[in-house]
Amino acid sequence: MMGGVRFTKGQRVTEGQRATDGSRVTEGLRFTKGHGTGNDFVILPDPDGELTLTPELVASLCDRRRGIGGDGVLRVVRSAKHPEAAGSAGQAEWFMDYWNSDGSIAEMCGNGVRVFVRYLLENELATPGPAGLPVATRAGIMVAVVGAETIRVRMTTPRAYAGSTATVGPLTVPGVAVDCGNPHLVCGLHDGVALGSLDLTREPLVDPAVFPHGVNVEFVEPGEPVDGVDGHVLMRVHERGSGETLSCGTGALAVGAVALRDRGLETGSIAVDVPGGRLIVTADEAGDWWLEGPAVLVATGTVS
Ligand SMILES: N[C@@H](CCC[C@H](N)C(=O)O)C(=O)O
Repeated sequence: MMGGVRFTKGQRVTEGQRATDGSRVTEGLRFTKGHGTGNDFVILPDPDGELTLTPELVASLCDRRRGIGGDGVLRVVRSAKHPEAAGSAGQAEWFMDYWNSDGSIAEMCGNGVRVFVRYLLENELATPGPAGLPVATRAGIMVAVVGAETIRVRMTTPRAYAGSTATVGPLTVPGVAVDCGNPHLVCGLHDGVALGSLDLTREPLVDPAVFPHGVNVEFVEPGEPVDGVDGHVLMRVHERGSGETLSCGTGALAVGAVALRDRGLETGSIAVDVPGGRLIVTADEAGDWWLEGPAVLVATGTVS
């Protein structure tokens, strides 16, 4: 029993009082837990859009002590059954309804969409076509290409649009605001400040005039050369609505875009190492931007 999780009767999935062997079967909200480079999610199957998600329910599911625990919730709903995605139903059958762990809604989640695709595939809810598997999000349609170990997603083209700063404790770091469908501030560390020394337990202070809806803040330092890519950086992130996480896919996209630009490159790949692993960001000759990394499902259960 997850004591901190509360949902109303209409949100329950009743699987029957007794299994065929006579044992009691739990009534409750079905979920799967998954992660991409340690950015972890509670996945809620809701194909017909019957679940009433509330900020309170999301926050209690994501509670790491009283709930299942996660950086966010991915509700798996048919585009046709969700008011924000119905217009995309002809292009993408499924809509990723993403929520941060504090119960706020975000436009996009780069790790989340890869985990979402893993969920669709493992549950035989979708089959990728020759051009990949489209998924509707609040930031538009992303297309996933499934590899042996990783899932690559064609993302929104990142757009750098302003200079700004983030303040962490006594340190103020200049950065670049980047729109990846959701807002980011990419701050390169200088003057011997080590990435590991930052205290990201508290939200970095940013300029609310530049980021009226909040922002995900990435801190970056250079990495050692890595074969097969044009650059390698190390990143930590404080996510809007979730706090410090082990990884952020859209954050890596923003960081990769700034790293390529700083190298004077319009195309190429950047390895972005986050505390939870490695993501690869690529800008290709066709002008498309890709995010690649692992996506793993770890458990399925019922919140009683
Ligand atoms: N972890 C995600 C980003 C999730 C949304 C973000 N916290 C926001 O509020 O914009 C990713 O992998 O991109």
